[in-house]
Amino acid sequence: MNYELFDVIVIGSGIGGLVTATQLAAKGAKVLVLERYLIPGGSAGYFQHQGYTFDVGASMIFGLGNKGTTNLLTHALEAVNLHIESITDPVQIHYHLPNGLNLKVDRDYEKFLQNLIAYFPNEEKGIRSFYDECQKVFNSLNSIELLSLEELGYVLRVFFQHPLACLGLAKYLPQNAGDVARRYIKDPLLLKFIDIECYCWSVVPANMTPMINAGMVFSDRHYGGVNYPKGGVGQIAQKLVEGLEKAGGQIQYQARVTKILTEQGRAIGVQLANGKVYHGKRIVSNATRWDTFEKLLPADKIPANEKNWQQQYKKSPSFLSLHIGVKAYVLPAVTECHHILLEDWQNMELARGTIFVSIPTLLDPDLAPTGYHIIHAFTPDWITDWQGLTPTEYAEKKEQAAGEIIDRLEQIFPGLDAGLDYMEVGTPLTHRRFLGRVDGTYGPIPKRKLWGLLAMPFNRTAIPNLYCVGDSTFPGQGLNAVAFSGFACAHRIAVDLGL
Ligand SMILES: NC(=O)c1ccc[n+]([C@@H]2O[C@H](COP(=O)([O-])OP(=O)(O)OC[C@H]3O[C@@H](n4cnc5c(N)ncnc54)[C@H](O)[C@@H]3O)[C@@H](O)[C@H]2O)c1
Ligand SMILES: CC(C)=CCC/C(C)=C/C=C/C(C)=C/C=C/C(C)=C/C=C/C=C(C)/C=C/C=C(C)/C=C/C=C(\C)CCC=C(C)C
Repeated sequence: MNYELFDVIVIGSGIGGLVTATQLAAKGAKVLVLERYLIPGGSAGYFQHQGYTFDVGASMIFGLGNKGTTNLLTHALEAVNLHIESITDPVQIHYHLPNGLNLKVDRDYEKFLQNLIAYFPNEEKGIRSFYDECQKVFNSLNSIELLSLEELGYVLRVFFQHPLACLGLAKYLPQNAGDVARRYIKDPLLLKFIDIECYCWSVVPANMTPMINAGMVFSDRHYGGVNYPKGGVGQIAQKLVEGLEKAGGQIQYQARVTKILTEQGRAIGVQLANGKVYHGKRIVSNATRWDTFEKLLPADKIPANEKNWQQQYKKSPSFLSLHIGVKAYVLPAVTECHHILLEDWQNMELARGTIFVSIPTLLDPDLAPTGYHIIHAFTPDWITDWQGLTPTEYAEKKEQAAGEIIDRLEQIFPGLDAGLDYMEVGTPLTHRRFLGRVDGTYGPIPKRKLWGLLAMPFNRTAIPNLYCVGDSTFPGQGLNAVAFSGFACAHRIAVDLGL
């Protein structure tokens, strides 16, 4: 062989890809990460303009806590001897909902329950039973080491160490949060609230949201908490890259993979847009499954199990994102970092129905010039609405859509329009362009009600030596979720390579 052979080549430096890469580099593997963009992080990237540091995606970060086993971002950094300073958020979300439901999810569990019970006193028992059951899922997860469920040795080991936790998890794997909620709760308005509690991170209502994931989100926010990385979300990826390089791994930017190379049906390497070829014993794709199997591999040879997966999952919408700089006086004296705004329950799942807001400068003022704040407002939106326009039509549509969002946000931040200092509008096309995600999608969502997480694929694929990692693998969207997928992927590969 007269070419350099890597143990592992990772396509993409999203958090899933970087956790896989750092884990393997720390175990001594020779790792190469190839990233098409200028910086690492993907949806957890950042960009800077006029003194503002904007997070590309969500600013609500789970997994940076300092206890237990589920704080996977902390564990991933520790594995390469790094740590991130973070700022604890006292309130996960401030909801502004129809029917006058104006409610804060306090970090303190009992305080949150009291806030909710104040609106639904007759449902106190149901509320406690539902959220307590979520805690059971979380406690099981948080008591075991989290590695690859595709590795029998690990599964047997955790089962013998923690049989009750494993049986508990096995019981919840096929369940959805909406079904559990309906066992305890009857009030239709309260069930709508449970729907938006799920929708705002899973992009589907409770009856389609896996119970394992609901257990994680609804409990970890009161345990490890939501913690904002000092310097912005982009710090997480940058630190992981620092750790990767210290551990002997390599990363290349502006290195767009256009082809996964195969020989006798096995993945053996990749080819870049500039024609360069790299060979690896194992190839990991952090691109979405659709991009992996329809663009990087021949679309006419898509494996049967991928076709089957596509029958069960579809692409979630992308987002319309407003990255705004505002004068500090716009924010009322007591303002929380994260908000959800919905005026009509009928619109919850519609494009531009639910508005998500994050104001990360409330936690880290250094992200904006003195006297200013960042407001990142985003709302689900479909790429189809933005295609086929002339450049003028596209610019006008952006301006109009942004104007509508700002008008609606005036309900929470009166004077927002007048206090604008800076604004950039990203559309689903922007997400597709910068993140390389098909249709700019946020990730896969069930086409219809499925059995919890059972149909979500793990890391191995039908193509020997090719693995997937990130939000189109178990357990789905979310930084902490893709960090899990990275740990699992690296563990499976380490066993396969005999590391
Ligand atoms: N991810 C990052 O790191 C990063 C960096 C800088 C900016 N941004 C985001 O990018 C946004 C602005 O970026 P931009 O202005 O370069 O991109 P944009 O949003 O204007 O355009 C994105 C895509 O739309 C296409 N497009 C433009 N006009 C079109 C039309 N008429 N029909 C069809 N497609 C059309 C472009 O070719 C491009 O692929 C910002 O608001 C910010 O959110 C992200
Ligand atoms: C042996 C036997 C019998 C058995 C076995 C069983 C077992 C062991 C099992 C296991 C399992 C596991 C491990 C699992 C795991 C899981 C996990 C880790 C999960 C995770 C999850 C997470 C999540 C879901 C998260 C998410 C988050 C998100 C998405 C977020 C988002 C956010 C956003 C969008 C923003 C919002 C905003 C505002 C509001 C402003």
